[in-house]
Amino acid sequence: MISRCFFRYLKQTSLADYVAFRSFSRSQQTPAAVTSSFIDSLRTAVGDNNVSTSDAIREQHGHDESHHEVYKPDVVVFAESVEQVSKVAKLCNEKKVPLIPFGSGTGLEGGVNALSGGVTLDVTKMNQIVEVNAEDFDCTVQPGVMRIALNSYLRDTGLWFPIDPGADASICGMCATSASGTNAVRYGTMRENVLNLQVVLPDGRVIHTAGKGKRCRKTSAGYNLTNLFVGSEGTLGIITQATIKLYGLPEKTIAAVCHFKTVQEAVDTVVQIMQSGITMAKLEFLDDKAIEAFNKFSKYNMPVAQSLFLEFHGPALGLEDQFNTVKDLIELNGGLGLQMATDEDERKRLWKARHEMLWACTALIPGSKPYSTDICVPISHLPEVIIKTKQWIDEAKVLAPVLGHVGDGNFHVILPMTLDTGQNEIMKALALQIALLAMDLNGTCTGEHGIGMGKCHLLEKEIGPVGIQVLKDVKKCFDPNGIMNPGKIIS
Ligand SMILES: Cc1cc2c(cc1C)N(C[C@H](O)[C@H](O)[C@H](O)COP(=O)(O)OP(=O)(O)OC[C@H]1O[C@@H](n3cnc4c(N)ncnc43)[C@H](O)[C@@H]1O)c1[nH]c(=O)[nH]c(=O)c1N2
Ligand SMILES: CC(C)CC(=O)C(=O)O
Ligand SMILES: [Mn+2]
Repeated sequence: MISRCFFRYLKQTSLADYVAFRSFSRSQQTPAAVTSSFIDSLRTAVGDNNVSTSDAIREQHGHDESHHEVYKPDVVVFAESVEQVSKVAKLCNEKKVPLIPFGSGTGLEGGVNALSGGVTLDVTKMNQIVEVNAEDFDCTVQPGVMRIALNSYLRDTGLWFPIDPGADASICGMCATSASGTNAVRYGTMRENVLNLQVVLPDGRVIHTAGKGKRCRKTSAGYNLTNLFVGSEGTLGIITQATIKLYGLPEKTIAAVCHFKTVQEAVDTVVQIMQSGITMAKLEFLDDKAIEAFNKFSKYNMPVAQSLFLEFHGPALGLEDQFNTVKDLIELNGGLGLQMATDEDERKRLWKARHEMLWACTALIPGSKPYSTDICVPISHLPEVIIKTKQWIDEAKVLAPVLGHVGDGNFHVILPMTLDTGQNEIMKALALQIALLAMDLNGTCTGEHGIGMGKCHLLEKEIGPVGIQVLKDVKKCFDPNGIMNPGKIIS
């Protein structure tokens, strides 16, 4: 069955868009160069125990947490040092074998899926915190250091790294995807929080994007190589070390929830809060369907309504005044049931449940896999985009909760994909329609999950043919043999 929404989509966009969209499902080819002698040379480079051709290990490395089909690499290599990463890159480059960096596999756009086979390079064994400069509010970590482990390590220093995609991802994987999440509205995304990266280029050379050892807050020294690699999704080189900003733990934290009768009221409130200049730490929207999933999965009993989850960080002095200003705005817009959670355990339980929304939503349809949209628009367009999106969801008659980091103009629709392929086609058409709308309103098709394998066609639309050609030129400059994560970002 094909819905009215799908037909409207075909009318509003061109058939060529849809054909381009569909043609991104591809068949896997194994590079001829992965011979047994090539695998032997990998073993010499990193040691026998660090090379695996086992089916289970290849399967595990052939996918992330998204709905995208599994593409297994031919071989998985575990690196233990920068020197080993460099040797592996060199070997792959000489034989033109695809090389895919693997952080922790929590990505949502099929970034680690080995579309053309080849070598997946797992960096999780390189998991040392190299240094913490508490007085300068920065630290340097190896690529296998995970976000939660870093924050546990930092606890006694009174510092933390606040960028929080919800999943426990590797810090360098977060650099590679330009991750953000709930705290970005106050602390920024990875783009604003990386000071320097050590990167192994495909030919084995090692660079420091801001210069060796540099960790200053400002620089006007030439091109911004650091931010070229932030968001490069493993297509330009392997990030082997990251120097990132740290922050003081907030003296006081206030979390709150409230709900609204209409989407318009909820989203108008968000826009007004942001325009009032109050520094929110978190400002999240969950629609009625998302709350239903939230209640069921995490055993809450919240009113099933359009809801806002909020958090304020700051010095004890003045924080309640900020809360009260926001409270006034909520009430002015018809907000109901405002509840504060200052108790740390309850706050943690609330945000843990928010971060598990991906699983809560897929649990609504047992056996489904998440297809998630990730658009971001200038804040003034947010009400229009969310309202249209929810109308389209209703017309398409699909179950699709809406939630996201609305303080940044960024939200997701979670489309649980099942074996019902007809339904899946409708969901994909819907996702495309939402992305095209965002781009029409000066927004982006991805605020934080990246392009991966699923959104190359949208990137082309977003930055245009000349922009794409320049990206291809940049890629060629770093990776002339096209070995780094082929088929991602630019196809
Ligand atoms: C439940 C849940 C919820 C969320 C999310 C996931 C899940 C499962 N995510 C997505 C995800 O956590 C985020 O994209 C992480 O940055 C991925 O980090 P991994 O270490 O898992 O990278 P993963 O291993 O998945 O790799 C992702 C990409 O980066 C590349 N890469 C990894 N390590 C690299 C390295 N050392 N050098 C070069 N390239 C490397 C890979 O090749 C791939 O292209 C997210 N994200 C977000 O921004 N906001 C959010 O709100 C959420 N929410
Ligand atoms: C699939 C997404 C909803 C995951 C995410 O980015 C989030 O929970 O914010
Ligand atoms: Mn998100």
